[in-house]
Amino acid sequence: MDIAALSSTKSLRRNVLKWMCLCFGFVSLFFAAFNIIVNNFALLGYLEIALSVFCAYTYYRLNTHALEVWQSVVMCIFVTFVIVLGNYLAKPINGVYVWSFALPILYYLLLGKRYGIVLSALLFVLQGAILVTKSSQLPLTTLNFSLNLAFVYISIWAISHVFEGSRALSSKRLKNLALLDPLTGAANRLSMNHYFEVELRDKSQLYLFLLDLDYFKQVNDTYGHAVGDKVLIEVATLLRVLLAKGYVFRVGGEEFALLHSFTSQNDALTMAETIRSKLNNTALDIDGLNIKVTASIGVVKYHQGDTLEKFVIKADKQLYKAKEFGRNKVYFQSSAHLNEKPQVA
Ligand SMILES: Nc1nc2c(ncn2[C@@H]2O[C@H](COP(=O)(O)OP(=O)(O)OP(=O)(O)O)[C@@H](O)[C@H]2O)c(=O)[nH]1
Repeated sequence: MDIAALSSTKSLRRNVLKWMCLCFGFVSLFFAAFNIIVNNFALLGYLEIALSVFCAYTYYRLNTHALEVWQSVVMCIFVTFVIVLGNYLAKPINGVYVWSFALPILYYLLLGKRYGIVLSALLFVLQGAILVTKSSQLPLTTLNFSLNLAFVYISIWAISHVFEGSRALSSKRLKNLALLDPLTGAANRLSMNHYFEVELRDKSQLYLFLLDLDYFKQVNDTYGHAVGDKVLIEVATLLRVLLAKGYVFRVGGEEFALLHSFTSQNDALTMAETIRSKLNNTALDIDGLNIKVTASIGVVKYHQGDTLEKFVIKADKQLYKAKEFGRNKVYFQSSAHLNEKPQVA
């Protein structure tokens, strides 16, 4: 499964921006001609031509490149500026302010809730202030008309806010469902693939610890599966705390993969040993029971050209040796680190 498929926000924003470029590109070209030739608003007309060019450029780029945040930001600011300026220059009877009703939807869809609320409020104040200064001109003389304008805008704003809030939340839930292990909350294999292949740019100092709990079957057999589950949750939490800046993935029933960059081999082995001894010396308090578990850890350093599969296979070999030679050990390449004193291989 491709993790990019889970990023519904990105593809939504990309599509919205593309359609926006098409619509605003043509509409602003039409109004540019109208404003320059008929209305004599040259400045506004030239700005609309610039907006059209920007729309064409953005549309072209979106067909060949990924969406970049600045494109959405510039588009929102540009369109807002043109509409506010149009409202300022034209008489209310021309109805330029009507375009304002479309903007909260665009702000929320393109920039999300946080910027949506700020920009919508700003636009409301700006357009409101401009219309108030023109209140002597029809049809804004009636209170009814102004109230209707304000409430339609606020309604569209509120609906956009609620819609974007729940859309973003369900998108996040869907992503978590696909990327996190439901029992321990640790990231899963799919996350590990994505992190290794896409997110991790510099792998030159990367180490993989493959950690497997020892005799975990006995924990299940002695205390029951439910307690075994809680032990796994506690272990995952402990690993996340110990490896604060690294990543913890649950890659099997009682098997975890940890990815972390270290400046030296010694640092990596010291961390692996710390994890092993911490588990060895910690009695997990599960429902009033003090349960002790140990772990065997296979450690490998990334080498140029290693695929994730190869990287894991190499770590698995070390883990196998740690198990074979007694468990509760850290193995790095060909040498064993017998308990407290890790040594460089
Ligand atoms: N409670 C619980 N147990 C699990 C889960 N996933 C796997 N297990 C158990 O983990 C145990 C793994 O057993 P084995 O593969 O024999 O390994 P082990 O007993 O840890 O022995 P070694 O790995 O050889 O030290 C099995 O009893 C599985 O049922 C889980 O999600 N929850």
